[in-house]
Amino acid sequence: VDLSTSIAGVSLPNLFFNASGVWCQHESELKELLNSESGSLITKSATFEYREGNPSPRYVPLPAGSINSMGLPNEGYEYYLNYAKNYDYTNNVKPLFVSLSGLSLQDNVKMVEQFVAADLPCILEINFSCPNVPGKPQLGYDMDAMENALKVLAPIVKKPFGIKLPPYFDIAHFDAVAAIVNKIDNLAFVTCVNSVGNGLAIDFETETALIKPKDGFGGLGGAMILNTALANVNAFHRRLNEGKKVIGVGGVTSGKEAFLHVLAGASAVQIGTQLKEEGPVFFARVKKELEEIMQAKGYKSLDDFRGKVKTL
Ligand SMILES: O=C(O)c1[nH]c(=O)[nH]c(=O)c1Cl
Repeated sequence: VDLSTSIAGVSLPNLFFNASGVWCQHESELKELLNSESGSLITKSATFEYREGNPSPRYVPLPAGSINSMGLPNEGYEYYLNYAKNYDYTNNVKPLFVSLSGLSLQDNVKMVEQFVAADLPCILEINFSCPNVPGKPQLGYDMDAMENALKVLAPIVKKPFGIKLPPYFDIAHFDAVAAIVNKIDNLAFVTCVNSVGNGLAIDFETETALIKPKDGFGGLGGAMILNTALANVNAFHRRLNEGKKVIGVGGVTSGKEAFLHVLAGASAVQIGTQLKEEGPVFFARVKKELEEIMQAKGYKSLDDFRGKVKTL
């Protein structure tokens, strides 16, 4: 069976890679992803300057997933620009994605301009949905600000790029966001979903929040968000113009959920919580599991079933 796919006109040997933020802040982690069976890799969302991020504990696994309020810890965009400059695009079969998450539109413009000036083959995923920077409402929930940002950034990027979106929970929001995305010609993909923002995990015995930042409020990930993720993948798959793709992320803990993401319309699948918990060996497992599922169902490629979820 064939697990290959393409995003933004670039081919991936298989559909799996990390969700930005997981196993990708430092070069040593990125090297482990490169040496894993992932089909690609993406860097931690970069801000203009280095950021320590929020105080720990800031990530905690939960019975059905995870909660995090990392606070955008990253090495600063020049670190990832340098990594992207040194990446061996010729001999690495895996394309490189770079995530940018400026704290302002000006910062996003400055970072994008530097990447465009470097003229590299890496693909930009601009993060419109970080829920954990205190005092910064996330762009993904401000439709006018998001449209304005895209109208400023898309012409600077020129090449195909993507955006990381938060989960939406209202059909009117699916309609509104898809209409904005469809206006931007070189917006080649949307990555759905970022963590379900501002959940709260409390320890029963100690009667205390599990993470330190923001009174314990943080983004939810993992198994518990699978059905929200599938809905967002399918909602945008149904609404986006021909040629625009959806990368699915949220709740993939085995080949089965990866299969469901593709059935919902995903062209690639990112892994967050399960990668954090199991490590990069997870890519070998999830690949094998998906291959076995496809074999059992008689599918030869992802195109055989992508987006073909049936309704009653
Ligand atoms: O707190 C974070 O660093 C973070 N955490 C998330 O769950 N999603 C994001 O986009 C970011 Cl930027």
